Amino acid sequence: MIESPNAPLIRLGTRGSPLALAQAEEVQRRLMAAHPDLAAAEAVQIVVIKTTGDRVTDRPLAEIGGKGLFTKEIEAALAAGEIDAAVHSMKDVPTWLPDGMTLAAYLPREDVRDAFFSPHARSIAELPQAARVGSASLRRQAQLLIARPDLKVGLIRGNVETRLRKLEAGEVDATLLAVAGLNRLGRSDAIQVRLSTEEMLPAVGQGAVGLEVRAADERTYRYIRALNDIETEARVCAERACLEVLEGSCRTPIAALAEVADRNRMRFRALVAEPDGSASWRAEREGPLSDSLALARDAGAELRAAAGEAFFERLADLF
Ligand SMILES: NCc1[nH]cc(CCC(=O)O)c1CC(=O)O
Repeated sequence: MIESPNAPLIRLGTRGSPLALAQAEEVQRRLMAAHPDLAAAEAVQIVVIKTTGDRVTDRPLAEIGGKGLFTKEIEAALAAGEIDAAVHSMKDVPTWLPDGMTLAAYLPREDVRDAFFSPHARSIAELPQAARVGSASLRRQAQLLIARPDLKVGLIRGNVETRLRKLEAGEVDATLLAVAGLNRLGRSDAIQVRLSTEEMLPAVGQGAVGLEVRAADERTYRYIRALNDIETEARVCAERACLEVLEGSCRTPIAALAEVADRNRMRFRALVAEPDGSASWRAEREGPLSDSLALARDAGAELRAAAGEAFFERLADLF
């Protein structure tokens, strides 16, 4: 606990979606529990900021411009001193942070898996021939098509309730959503099937909430750092190190998952694929946790070499 006679105001910047607000409220609760001086002074506030990703709801995210759609405006508010910490779904945070910003803490990671919803099937394999699956995520689309090239995958956006309504209305035959988001929204009850990570490798950072602060703001950094979960940090940093090697954006179907086993071992898996699932490459590493960044970068380098530079150049030119 930090002893401070006059607690600083900590303004948490977040998107306004129900999931983002649930995450920010969790951060607020944890900060006040970890620092009674903040609680006593009611010094933790939530500031809602609209992002490009929230404004444009009718086009695939990959098409609107890739990197930082859900984070740019929040980071601008952080740089301008309008907020003191940004609450992010790590899945939405680009590999390169703006100058002067740093990730101060990660909350304990939620379930990393994707949930599968369909009135017609209890697994991807059971879906009828040529079923329509709504998912705007290239990572999910590619893995669906690897397993089932006959599926018709396509755009569906909107928040959890909107998507589940579209499914019920028969606009699509199935959809996928992150288990973490549903859990954080208190909607675990809606989940029918959790796909194994063998069937559907998650996105880099999926299920993790990260807190970004101005690197120069040491006081806020110390308060926020107290919330850090070191295992989550090791896992997310490894996944992001791999992504950095792959120069990944949301235009590229990339999946990666770092897991900790036996306390000090890391298992690392990564996948890159053609968006239509016609080709895919996997890499897997296992080694001491102390080498986790090197393991992850090495897996990334293997994938880069296997898929070839032409693959990455073509995807960068797609949009
Ligand atoms: N890109 C949107 C997004 N960013 C984070 C989550 C879910 C929560 C998480 O993975 O941490 C979602 C929705 C989804 O993929 O279903």
